[in-house]
Amino acid sequence: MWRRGVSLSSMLSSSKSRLLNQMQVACGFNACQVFSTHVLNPIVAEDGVSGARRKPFVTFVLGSGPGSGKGTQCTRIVNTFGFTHLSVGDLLRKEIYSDSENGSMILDTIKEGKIVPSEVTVKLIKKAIEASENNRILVDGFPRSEENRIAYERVGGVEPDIVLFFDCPKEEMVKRVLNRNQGRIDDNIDTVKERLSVFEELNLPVIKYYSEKGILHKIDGTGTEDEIYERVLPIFAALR
Ligand SMILES: Nc1ncnc2c1ncn2[C@@H]1O[C@H](COP(=O)(O)OP(=O)(O)O)[C@@H](O)[C@H]1O
Ligand SMILES: Nc1ccn([C@@H]2O[C@H](COP(=O)(O)OP(=O)(O)O)[C@@H](O)[C@H]2O)c(=O)n1
Ligand SMILES: [Mg+2]
Repeated sequence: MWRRGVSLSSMLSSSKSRLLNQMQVACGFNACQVFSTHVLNPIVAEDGVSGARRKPFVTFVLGSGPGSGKGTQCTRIVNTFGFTHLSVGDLLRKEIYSDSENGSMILDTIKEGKIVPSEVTVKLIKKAIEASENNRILVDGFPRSEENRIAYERVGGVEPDIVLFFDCPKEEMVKRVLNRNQGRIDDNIDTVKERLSVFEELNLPVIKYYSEKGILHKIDGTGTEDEIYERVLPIFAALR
């Protein structure tokens, strides 16, 4: 079990501490908090021994439905900013073809356009994040419901630093999915309709939650892939 621990000031020489204090006065923000959360704070084990790994910068990637362009834009973010892309749909699809006891249940759930039980999904995500040595991670397609979100919180999953939300009109999403051509069992008009209604019922409260938390970045998901990526870039520019 990992948790955050060591304070920034204890890690810095006194001259650096003085500099940070001066910045705090000059900039009107708590420089220690900003830097310690995103850059410097290491993850520390329960026994107090510093782990090799810092808390990764985690971005959750959501959309207004299937075909909103999540996966496409994730590939670009990976190429520019060196993130690891964890597509939760891909993690679930891999489970279907492994020897997992949940394989047939996952297949049926995806075929119906419903949401796989959170305990299954959350375990896969947590394992994938822990296995990744990258400090920048995109979790694409999660949480799809409040139940997803709360289950992840309960197992101590690494919370997102920011959440992207690609907003696209229904007709455009349907057109894209039906042209996707990746042989997916859920890319047919009946499943897409079900997925859109699942989105409205279950996904919207999650969007609202992150919006109220002040970490949601809503992005216009219409236009060409290039045009959309131009809207994404400034969000990550500070990470370069
Ligand atoms: N801006 C865009 N304009 C037209 N087609 C797009 C655009 N972005 C993605 N696509 C295509 O639409 C389909 C769905 O995109 P994808 O990234 O898989 O969406 P999601 O992961 O949200 O379901 C893919 O075939 C992709 O190539
Ligand atoms: N958090 C998640 C993500 C995906 N899924 C399932 O996996 C399917 C495919 O998800 P995906 O993210 O690959 O789909 P797209 O939105 O990319 O088209 C969903 O329709 C759900 O059935 C889930 O149950 N829970
Ligand atoms: Mg996708």
